[in-house]
Amino acid sequence: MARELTPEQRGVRRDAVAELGQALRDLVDAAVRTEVPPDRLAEATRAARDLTGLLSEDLREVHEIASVDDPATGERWYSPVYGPGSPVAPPMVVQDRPEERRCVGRVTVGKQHEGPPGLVHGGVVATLLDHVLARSARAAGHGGLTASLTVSYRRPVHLGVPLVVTGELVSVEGRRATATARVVAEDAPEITLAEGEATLVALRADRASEVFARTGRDVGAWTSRG
Ligand SMILES: CCCCCCCC(=O)SCCNC(=O)CCNC(=O)[C@H](O)C(C)(C)COP(=O)(O)OP(=O)(O)OC[C@H]1O[C@@H](n2cnc3c(N)ncnc32)[C@H](O)[C@@H]1OP(=O)(O)O
Repeated sequence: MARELTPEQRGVRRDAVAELGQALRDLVDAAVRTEVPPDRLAEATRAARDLTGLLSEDLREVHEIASVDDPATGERWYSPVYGPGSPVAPPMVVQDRPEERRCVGRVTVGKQHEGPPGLVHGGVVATLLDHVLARSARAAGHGGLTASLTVSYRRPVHLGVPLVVTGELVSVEGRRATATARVVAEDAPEITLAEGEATLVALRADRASEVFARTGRDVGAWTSRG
């Protein structure tokens, strides 16, 4: 069932996926902020159902990897954290710096991810940290799944504020890597808003084949390459 695209086809499709993703994120933002009257909400509901029908003309199975993805490198176009095509991704833009064993994410979180009024939901903060923790290890060649995650919330994280989320690989022992991460506001980088630490464990190759069998693809990014 794998839908393989040529690099050219993939490029064209990625552009279209990113455009739809942005349009849908604008829609989600409007949906959680609208105060239009109920008849206008009903009209929007009908339009949303029509759109769902259009997109459902050809759907992947739940375990099927998107044709725009690259499972070998773990690049996910519908990642809920950074995926350009995901309506629920903030989305965070992440730069890998493998030579520093770090990655740096930039994101401004909107109303759809609100916890306490005006503040980013704590679970979303944990998600952003989890992503850069796993990614700093993966970018340095130690891909693995999060086995444990600890988060400390030091200060409220406000919606609508540009944030910098940095992950750093600290140590590697066999299949186990340890990473740390922090969230700061771009304009006050000396104040830690939240920090996290994770243990990432690379799947054994046999276990990875089992875990990802239903994707029907070779998924290398979550196993140790060492
Ligand atoms: C990269 C960008 C994308 C980012 C994605 C974000 C990351 C994610 O969301 S990952 C998804 C969430 N995580 C998961 O689904 C993981 C689920 N858990 C598992 O599959 C397994 O428990 C797994 C793989 C972590 C460990 O299983 P397994 O390989 O059998 O472990 P095991 O052989 O017992 O232990 C291997 C090593 O890891 C250590 N370890 C295992 N579990 C833990 C744990 N919870 N905490 C600390 N260390 C642990 C062991 O102590 C052992 O260390 P050592 O080799 O030094 O003795």
